[in-house]
Amino acid sequence: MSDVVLGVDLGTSAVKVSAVDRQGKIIAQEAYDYPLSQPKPGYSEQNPEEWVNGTTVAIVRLILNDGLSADQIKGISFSGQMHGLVLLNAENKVVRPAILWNDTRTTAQTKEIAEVMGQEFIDITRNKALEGFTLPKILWVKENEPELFAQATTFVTPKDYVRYRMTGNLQMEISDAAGTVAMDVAKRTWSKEIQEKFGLAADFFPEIIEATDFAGNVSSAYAEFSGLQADTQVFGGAADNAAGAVGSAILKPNMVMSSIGTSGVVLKYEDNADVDYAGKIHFFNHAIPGKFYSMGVTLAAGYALSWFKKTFASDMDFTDMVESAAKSTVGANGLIFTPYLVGERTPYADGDIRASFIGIDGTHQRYDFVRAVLEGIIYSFKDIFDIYDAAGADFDTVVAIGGGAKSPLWLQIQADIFNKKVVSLKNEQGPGMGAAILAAVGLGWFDSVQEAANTFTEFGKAYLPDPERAAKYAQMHEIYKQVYGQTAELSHQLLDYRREF
Ligand SMILES: Nc1ncnc2c1ncn2[C@@H]1O[C@H](COP(=O)(O)OP(=O)(O)O)[C@@H](O)[C@H]1O
Ligand SMILES: O=C(CO)[C@@H](O)[C@H](O)COP(=O)(O)O
Repeated sequence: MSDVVLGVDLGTSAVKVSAVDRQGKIIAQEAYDYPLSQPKPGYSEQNPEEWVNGTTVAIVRLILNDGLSADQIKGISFSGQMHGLVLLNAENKVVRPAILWNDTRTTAQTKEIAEVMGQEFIDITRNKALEGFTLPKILWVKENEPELFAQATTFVTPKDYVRYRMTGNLQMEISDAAGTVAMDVAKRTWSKEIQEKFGLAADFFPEIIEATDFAGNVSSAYAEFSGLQADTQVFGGAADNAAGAVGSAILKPNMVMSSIGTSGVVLKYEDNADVDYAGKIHFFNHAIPGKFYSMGVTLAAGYALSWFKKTFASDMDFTDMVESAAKSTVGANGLIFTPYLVGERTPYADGDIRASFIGIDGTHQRYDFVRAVLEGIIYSFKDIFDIYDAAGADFDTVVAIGGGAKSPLWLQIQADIFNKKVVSLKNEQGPGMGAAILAAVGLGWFDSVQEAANTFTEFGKAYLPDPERAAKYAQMHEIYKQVYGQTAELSHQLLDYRREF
């Protein structure tokens, strides 16, 4: 029986665990869905216990249903939804539900951070303090739930919590630590300035480890719970976008990743920390030791399509619904959708903006709306491309990953709107494969993340832009770009109205 590593992809909608052999072949995969709790406008929470249970169920299924034997599993690593705040007490017990990356309750705290530190904050963290990041969430709990905050002695991000439950060792891996915006990114340490300015004790921040670092063996308690062997080695893992970039072999500055998961991401590999996007897009430490990446984020990408399906097409199969968009036209017969269902991050850092359909006509059919949703999500990615273009970044290939990359029609829409070649992966599980690569490197199967990524990653079909469609989309994108400015004030008033009740 061949040796395998497990790549645990802890997403927002589900955890997916892939067993991958030394050649990079996926032997088996199991997934487990969990719910999202949105108790108030702008709130988004999950119970960390769901992540631990879901991961364990998927591992148990790999062993019981897929015939994997525990002694085959040599190493485990992770890809995790970023920025979520898991507060822990002195016994490392969870103090309150995790506050997730797409929770935007923290507008006041982001303003406070900007007022207290101004440009110094961007110089240190290389990012603006946006609602989704972890530091504003810590300050929100400190200010709004002081009795809970008093119990908290430390914190971690989602996949670091699951890894802690597997090994009993508490650490934070560097690409996720960067996403807290409490790190000095260039120096690769927690920022003392931030700790002092916001009254947070140095020992509140856990030890930082690299993505390929050994984090511990599976503990005997977790071995009993999961069926794994207690000597199985566990490695740091990475933020899902860093892991996705590794799993899709985005290893050179001429390539970008486009990911449609619950969120949407356009990510670029950066060789060093010299490049300066002035906080317009995120800039974090990579899973590749010593390297960096930049990215822009659409908060609701796959989420917007899933919301549309649940609300207006619950009678249809998901793939059939997506394919029905082929009955519409380029530009959805003149219908535009902006995907700001839970606020937006890039290019508009606005937690209170909400989505719109613009141009609804009596002749529009449901398939026009589906097409408008598919296109609107990609127009929002194009906004991120425009920031890269303005900064002079040069790239020619886009690698598409995530659940959204399952659809050939949507991949072609990406190629036409970006006006660039879009390449899919043989298996769209970029982050899960990235996690497996990090375990394989940690185990010493490969000398570097780059070598493992080149071995494990297999590109699939390439989608080329059609000049005529690209020109029409360029015209539609010009209209799309005006929607934010012309609807922001209305959106804000409507959200205020909702908050009254
Ligand atoms: N057949 C499909 N075609 C296009 N998009 C799909 C399809 N199935 C799922 N999706 C999209 O993929 C998203 C989930 O992607 P995934 O990468 O699994 O997300 P996450 O890692 O955030 O849990 C869903 O929100 C959905 O919109
Ligand atoms: O907040 C971000 C990136 O900054 C998100 O990309 C999360 O990391 C969640 O990812 P998915 O669940 O969509 O993969």
